Amino acid sequence: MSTTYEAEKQVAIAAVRRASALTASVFNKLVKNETLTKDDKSPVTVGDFSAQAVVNTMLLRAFPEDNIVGEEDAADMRVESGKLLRNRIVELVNETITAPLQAGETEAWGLGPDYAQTPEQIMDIIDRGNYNGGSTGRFWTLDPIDGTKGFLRGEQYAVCLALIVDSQVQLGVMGCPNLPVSVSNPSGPRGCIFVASRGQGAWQIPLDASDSSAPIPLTIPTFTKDTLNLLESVEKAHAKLSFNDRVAELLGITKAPTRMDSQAKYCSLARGDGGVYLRMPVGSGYKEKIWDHAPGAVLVEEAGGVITDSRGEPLNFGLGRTLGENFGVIAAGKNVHAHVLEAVKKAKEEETS
Ligand SMILES: Nc1ncnc2c1ncn2[C@@H]1O[C@H](COP(=O)(O)OS(=O)(=O)O)[C@@H](OP(=O)(O)O)[C@H]1O
Ligand SMILES: [Mg+2]
Ligand SMILES: [Mg+2]
Ligand SMILES: [Mg+2]
Repeated sequence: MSTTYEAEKQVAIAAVRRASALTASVFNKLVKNETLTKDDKSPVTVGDFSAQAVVNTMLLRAFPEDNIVGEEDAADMRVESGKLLRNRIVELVNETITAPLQAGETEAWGLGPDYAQTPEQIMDIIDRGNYNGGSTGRFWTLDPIDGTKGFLRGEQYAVCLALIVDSQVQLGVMGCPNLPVSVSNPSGPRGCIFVASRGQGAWQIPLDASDSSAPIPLTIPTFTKDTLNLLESVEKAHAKLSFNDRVAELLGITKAPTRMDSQAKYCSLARGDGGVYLRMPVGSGYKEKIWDHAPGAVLVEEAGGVITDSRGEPLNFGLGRTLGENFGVIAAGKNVHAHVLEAVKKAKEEETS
């Protein structure tokens, strides 16, 4: 019997909302005013750990049997020198989970004034993200702040959560606090959530739970050579941008690429703001992590697109915490994907000839 994972979707959206609010508060309190001292560790660390604690708390209250593959662990908080870091995190996590219930939330998710946690509980809940994944069974994968560099610059980052069942991504939810609500008004209001569940479509909803705007269904539009452009990483160490330039040339693309941190690239692709997300390995042996792609993959597929590695093979979310040997990622609308795959193969041949 197929399931729509409706209950999971509601918890995931609420968790991403709370964690996104927390990251915004970290940015305003600790990054913008540079109030963090050296001993506190970086504001990113505070934000990452705290957001993972909030999401894990809610998931495990709602689904106590579930496992979580989370990016972070609490080791740095447990050592004596991590005391300041720990205090900051405990304060932020408790501030976030004890905030009054919002539309759609329930105390059963460990939220509200009575649910403050001890430092031990918070460290333990962060460490519940230590699951190793695998090809069978159901588990969540969480990137509490994806695009940490973008987060620090005040640019794009995303709180990313996905549910994987027997190697298939069934549900993906991404919170993008700095992404404009409307593609046609880039300097307008910011803050969106992207949601996709398999067989149920891809949607954009407001980040603010009190905003009652209707969900917007997402479909990747058709592109011509003149309207197509690439979405790519900002960080040169994360993707081989010179290879992207050659692929763009082979495809006859004239528009400049859009460089953007985080899985906001998948979100932009799903709503037609950029035609191809191309991420080729730099050759360092780095293995891509499942939490950096799982929610984006289901979002793109549900928006009518295709996602594969550079050989045209599906990404395998059942290998553990990584996607295994790195053959890169190509995500695009169906027609465009076939052309990109061809151009990528040609560019690879040129490299080896
Ligand atoms: N060498 C290398 N190659 C590929 N990917 C790497 C590499 N090193 C790190 N990472 C992962 O990249 C994640 C951020 O990817 P982005 O697309 O946001 O990169 S960029 O910031 O736009 O440059 C980033 O996610 P976060 O740590 O959550 O920010 C990392 O998981
Ligand atoms: Mg990441
Ligand atoms: Mg991260
Ligand atoms: Mg990281």
